[in-house]
Amino acid sequence: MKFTGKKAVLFDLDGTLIDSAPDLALAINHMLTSIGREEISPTIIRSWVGNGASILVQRGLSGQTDIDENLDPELLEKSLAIFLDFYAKNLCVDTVTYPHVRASLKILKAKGYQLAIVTNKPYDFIQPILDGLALNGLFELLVGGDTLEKRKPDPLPLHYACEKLGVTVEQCVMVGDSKNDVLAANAANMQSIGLSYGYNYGEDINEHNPDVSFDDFADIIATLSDINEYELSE
Ligand SMILES: O=C(O)COP(=O)(O)O
Ligand SMILES: [Mg+2]
Repeated sequence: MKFTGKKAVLFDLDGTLIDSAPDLALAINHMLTSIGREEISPTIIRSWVGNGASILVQRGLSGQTDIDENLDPELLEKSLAIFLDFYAKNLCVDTVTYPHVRASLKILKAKGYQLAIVTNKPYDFIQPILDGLALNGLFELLVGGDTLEKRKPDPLPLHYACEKLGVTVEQCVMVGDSKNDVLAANAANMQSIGLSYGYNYGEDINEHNPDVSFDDFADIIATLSDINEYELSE
């Protein structure tokens, strides 16, 4: 399928542009051992990424995707502070971009698309990660999980991005790895592209019916109707 009339592309960050799960797991396990708990397998922690830092920490404390509704607020506050402090100092230790991400983004930008990040990750972490992975200078707008009063799967950050970029919902497409991205796009009446290699709680992104899904980030380029020829440089 081809997307027509698009002017802007909104990208999720974790699990879409970057594989940040190793560093998030490191920070969760640092937090757990600091409060006298056992470490958790990074493979399990990987499946918990997608709802922002506080929910990730709450999942770490409950040891499962479902959070403990009766969690002691003081323990959460302390654990979240330990996590955020450690993660802020270790953002790009083992974090990498997925294949073809940097080259494809450069092509999209060169073709005149406005690019933005709409992540549930705290805002303050976004730019340092982009700098650390040579993804700086590509995005016109960064929206974090704490930029607005609601985050994905709520449509608010997507609508906000359209407004800031000066485009309509129809002129935008949301690209993400998780059901939160597809649900937010659906709620915003925006088309969506799912990527299969990310986290999504270990589930197939196709279960959530994005308009199209790909295994390779570079395939996004050819779905944009006005791009017929391109060459991937890396
Ligand atoms: O920090 C998270 O939980 C996930 O962020 P994402 O929205 O970029 O996937
Ligand atoms: Mg994601």
